[in-house]
Amino acid sequence: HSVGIVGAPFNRGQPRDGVESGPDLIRAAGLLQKLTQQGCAVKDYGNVTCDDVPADEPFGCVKNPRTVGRANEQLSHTVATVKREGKTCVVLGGDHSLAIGSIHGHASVQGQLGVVWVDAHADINTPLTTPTGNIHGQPMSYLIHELHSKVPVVPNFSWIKPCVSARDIVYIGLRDVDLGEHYILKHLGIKMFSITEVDRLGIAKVMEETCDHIFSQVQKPVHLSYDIDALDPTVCPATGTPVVGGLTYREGVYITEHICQTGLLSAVDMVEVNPKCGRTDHEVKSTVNAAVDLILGCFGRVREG
Ligand SMILES: CN[C@](CCCC[B-](O)(O)O)(CCN1CCCCC1)C(=O)O
Ligand SMILES: [Mn+2]
Ligand SMILES: [Mn+2]
Repeated sequence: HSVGIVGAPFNRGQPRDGVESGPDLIRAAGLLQKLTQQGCAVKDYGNVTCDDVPADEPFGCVKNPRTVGRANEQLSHTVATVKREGKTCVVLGGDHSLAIGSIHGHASVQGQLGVVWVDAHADINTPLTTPTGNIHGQPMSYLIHELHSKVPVVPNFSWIKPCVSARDIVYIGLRDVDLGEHYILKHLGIKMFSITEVDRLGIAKVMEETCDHIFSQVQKPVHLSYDIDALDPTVCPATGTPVVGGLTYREGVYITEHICQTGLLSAVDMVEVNPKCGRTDHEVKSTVNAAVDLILGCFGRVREG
């Protein structure tokens, strides 16, 4: 595997300090060395700059729009560069608003994508449905063709062209979905496996059905957007919006092993690690180590050795 690492220390998509330390914490835990040890060719593209845009007043209830929009425009260019260099792109977050730039940049080079969104949340609120105004709960709404007419043009977001079709999306791990999001998911008929389905079917069947759905029409590059809060807070407590009853460590890793086996993984985001949300050093380490292990699973690490 040829891998490009991009740090996206974004924190303005949500209110909590600390998530901007995610990229360097994951690097410090030895991600690049471990990827190299398992046979990957790894290039580090450094961190995308994401300085605050001055006087970044809310747009309606959308918070920090200009800062988030500008940072994602930079990220989109960097991800596109990594893809043009023929590498699988790994974006380290930072909050989940980074998926706007990551998926946009990915699609700008690879065209039609399959998006697997692993998360306790759907992150599909529009600027008009969001209950908090936090953009990390909205990224998908800016990217989906079928929602284009429903999303107002937010300052510094006009560069974004919708690039994902509703039928090319699969959610895994949902357990905290807002009313407006649920309506959108149902109205667009987006495929989703909530934690209830994970329990009913088992993770192996979920992954089999995920791949059947995404590859039903045609094989396409896969964008895996992995929110660490998909895993249970007992495994990954150091995150900003924890929700009880999450995926086990084993289910989380199985997802990445299965996606790796398709041979179609083209980009992966690992987001929402926030060391300031861990009450002890052990809680931070547990969260960071899980994030590293999930990424290693994407690139061929198998637990049988
Ligand atoms: C569920 N949607 C939330 C959370 C988004 C989490 C973003 B992610 O990147 O971590 O997935 C709202 C959460 N609720 C909090 C409790 C009160 C009602 C809203 C939002 O703010 O849109
Ligand atoms: Mn989440
Ligand atoms: Mn998320």
